[in-house]
Parts: sequence; structure tokens; C-alpha cells
Amino acid sequence: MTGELAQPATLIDGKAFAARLRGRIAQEVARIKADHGVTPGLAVVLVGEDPASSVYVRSKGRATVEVGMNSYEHRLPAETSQAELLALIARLNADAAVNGILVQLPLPAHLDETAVINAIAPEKDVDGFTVLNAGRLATGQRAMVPCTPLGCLMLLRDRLGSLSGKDALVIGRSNIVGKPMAQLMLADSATVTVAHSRTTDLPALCRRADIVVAAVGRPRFVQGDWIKPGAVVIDVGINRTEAGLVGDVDFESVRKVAGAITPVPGGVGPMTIACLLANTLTATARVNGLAEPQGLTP
Ligand SMILES: Nc1nc2c(c(=O)[nH]1)N[C@@H](CN(C=O)c1ccc(C(=O)N[C@@H](CCC(=O)O)C(=O)O)cc1)CN2
Repeated sequence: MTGELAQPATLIDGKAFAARLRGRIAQEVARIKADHGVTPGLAVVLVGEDPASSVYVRSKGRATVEVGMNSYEHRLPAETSQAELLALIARLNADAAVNGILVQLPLPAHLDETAVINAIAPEKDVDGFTVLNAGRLATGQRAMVPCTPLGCLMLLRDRLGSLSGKDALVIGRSNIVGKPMAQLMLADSATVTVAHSRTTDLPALCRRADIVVAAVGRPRFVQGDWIKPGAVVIDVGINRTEAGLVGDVDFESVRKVAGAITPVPGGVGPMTIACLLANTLTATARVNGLAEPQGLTP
């Protein structure tokens, strides 16, 4: 293959980075408890029994308690109606002990995901998925930022220092990852291209990119001969295949060309949960008029 480097790519250890971030959050939680008598609270709502979602919700609850926050888990049956779900969200919006609310996605098909998300009070929207927070992010205003893109941004800044002037390619245009990721890198003065299923000549676009964020939901989609030597590759994919869990990047071919790459598992995934805790702490500080801990927001 052309462009192979003598050294394989550096592994970006998201698991270790996330552990350090959770450690910092735990210190901040202890400090605001001691100084202000405030304990952050996170409510997570799961509708149905999707096995992967169930695991994520359990991990979120465990991580919440481990950093000293209160965790409120609401597991609802798959046949929960829209009205019942909206009534629960209204109760959580009104509950002063709850600083963050998260509805685990995807929801069962009979529920209106957009309406459910937008029922969450924007100041408690720790997923950053409400239209108000998405609009604030897009217009450069103070927002709650979606957890996965926030985690990717932290890893990129840690690796590169500044993103200014870098050519960045986001593959995928979802509201959860692709669009907010593009907004965050644009705000950091990268030159950002968003590619999707109708993009022509994706490999050519990819070869120009100093940064590639793959969030396309297709196992091992991005190939080594698409990568500019030395580029930083962030793999957001979580695909369960017969060969096990794989990302959206063909790890073996890409690592020979890239300068740095996130593995799957152990890359972006753990950052998603750590950033959820970061957002919950930020939401708690904001609602109580406390100084926001540094380094948890873009
Ligand atoms: N309301 C939300 N729903 C969903 C989100 C989200 O951010 N908010 N993101 C994903 C799922 N997700 C969190 O909810 C998530 C995915 C993956 C991981 C993770 O740590 N992955 C591990 C591998 C774990 C495994 O074996 O499955 C890794 O990559 O190392 C954490 C959270 C969709 N829904």
C-alpha cells in the first residue's frame, strides 16, 4: 500500500483519558458538595429492553454514582405511551434534585423521538439534543454539547493542541454526532467538510484531510489507502459483527498510514459516558450560579 509510515499510528487511549476525566469530575463533585451542599443528580430514562441500550444505561448509572452524583434510573416497558413518557419528563423537569435528564436512544418506533427530546428542559438537556441547544451550538452560543462529539473534540485537542487551519472531514451527518462534530471543529477554526451517503469520491476527500471523524455506521468502511499519511483518525462506529465489535474504520489498514487513531473498543465510547458526567456537572453549576469547572466544555 502507498503512504505507509515506518511507525504504525499512535493509539489514542480514550479509556484512559475518560478515566482521568471522571477522576477530575469526582474531585469537583466533592468540592461543590463540601462548599455549597449541592449534589448533582442525573436521571436516565430507558424505554424497552434493547440489550445494548440496557448495558449503556447500567454503565451510565454506575459511572454517575462512582463520581459521587445521584443517579435516578427510570426503566419503562416497551409499550409506554408518548403521553406517559412526556409526563415523566415533565416530572423530572420540575424536580430540583435532577440536574440532568437523558432519554436513551433509540426509542421504540411508536414514540416520537423529536417531541420527546424537545420536552426536556434545555438547562437539563445533558445530551445536548434539544433544538435549542443544537441551535445555540450552531450559532456559537453557550450550549449543552452532545457527549460523543464533545469527547472526540477533547481527544483531538489533546493530540493536536490546536485544530486551527486543519482540514477536517466528518463522515456522517446525524444530529447526534456528525452535525455537532462539524460545528465544534468549525468553532475551533478547522476547515470542515461533512460527507454522507451521496458524497461523490469520498476517498479523494478523505486523502486531503488532516482529521477524519468516521460516524457512518458501516463496519470497517474507511480504508487505509484513503488516509493522508500522519492524519488523526477518530472512529465513532460501534458495529456488532460476527467478528465482534468493530468501528467504522478498517483499523488494520488505517493504522499503517495514520499518525494517530482511536481503537474500538476503548476509544470514543468511554468518552461518551465521561462527557455525560461532565455535562451534568456543568448543568449543576449553571443552575446554582456556581463557577463552571474548567475544561469540561468547548
Ligand atoms: N441518549 C443517548 N442515546 C445514545 C447515545 C447518547 O450519547 N445519548 N449514544 C449511543 C450509545 N452510547 C451511549 O448512550 C454509548 C455507546 C458506546 C459506549 C461505549 O463505552 N462503548 C465501548 C464498547 C462497549 C460495548 O462493548 O458495547 C467502547 O467503545 O469502548 C458508551 C455509550 C446511542 N444512544
